[in-house]
Amino acid sequence: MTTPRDAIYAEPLAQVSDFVFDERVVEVFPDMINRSVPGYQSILHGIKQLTRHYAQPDSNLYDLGCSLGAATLAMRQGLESDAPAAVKIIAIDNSQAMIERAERHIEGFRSSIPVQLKCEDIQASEFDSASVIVMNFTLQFIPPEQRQHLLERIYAGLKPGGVLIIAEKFKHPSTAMNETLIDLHHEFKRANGYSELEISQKRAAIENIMKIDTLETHRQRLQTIGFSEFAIWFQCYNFAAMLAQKPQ
Ligand SMILES: C[S@@+](CC[C@H](N)C(=O)[O-])C[C@H]1O[C@@H](n2cnc3c(N)ncnc32)[C@H](O)[C@@H]1O
Ligand SMILES: O=C(O)C(=O)C[C@]1(C(=O)O)C=C[C@H](O)C=C1
Repeated sequence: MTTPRDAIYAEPLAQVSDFVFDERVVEVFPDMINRSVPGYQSILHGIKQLTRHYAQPDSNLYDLGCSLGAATLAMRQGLESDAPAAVKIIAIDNSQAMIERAERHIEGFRSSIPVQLKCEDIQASEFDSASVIVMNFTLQFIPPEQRQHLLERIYAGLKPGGVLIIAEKFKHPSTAMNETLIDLHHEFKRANGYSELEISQKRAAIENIMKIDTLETHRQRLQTIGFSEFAIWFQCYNFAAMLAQKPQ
């Protein structure tokens, strides 16, 4: 999909307000996420592979915080050639602007696998008979103290052997290493055409609304909830993708 270039933080702002997924962001979102998240396309490819691997017959597959539906389309591609019977993808986002655009985007691709789009807060969503649940850079926007409860409800909605795929920006426990990873990420953004001003204003915009965890916090929380298997299957700088499985 070709989209306009992200220039939201290109001009100096008197005051940088908190980042919101509104119409302006929707307009440039594919460009923004591709130039901001190292390995975004590789992660989507991994989601396609893992969906093929873990989707079960008679189950629901969820894409939580679906934005324009990139992970939904990856999941559906993963199932295309040899889909288990009676699978459905449920894609949820609480940004009306995102859901409206996602609808048009997903309609543009033919498939026999049904996709249901819902505009709602995933903290109020019901999860039922799930074999694969994807949170591709979404958990980080849930207030930290509410993450455990949401993940417990996700766990309860998974079938035995079902999996949760979570991709996140993360914090390294060592201050020195954390700074190095952040520097490498900023270099990546510079190489993708973002200016120092854009990088610093975006950083200020997400500071209050995107509280990131360490990978160890993720692992421990998932284990406490009951997930019996855990793996980090992608990492680049301070971005990683994890897989957790409910016991069979
Ligand atoms: C970084 S984007 C996700 C990118 C997307 N998953 C992809 O693969 O392209 C985060 C998304 O989560 C959504 N979001 C944040 N908090 C949410 C919540 N409580 N309920 C539903 N969606 C939420 C935002 O509206 C935004 O579209
Ligand atoms: O731009 C950054 O530094 C980010 O952290 C990228 C990030 C994310 O990790 O989800 C933040 C907000 C969205 O614009 C998309 C990507």
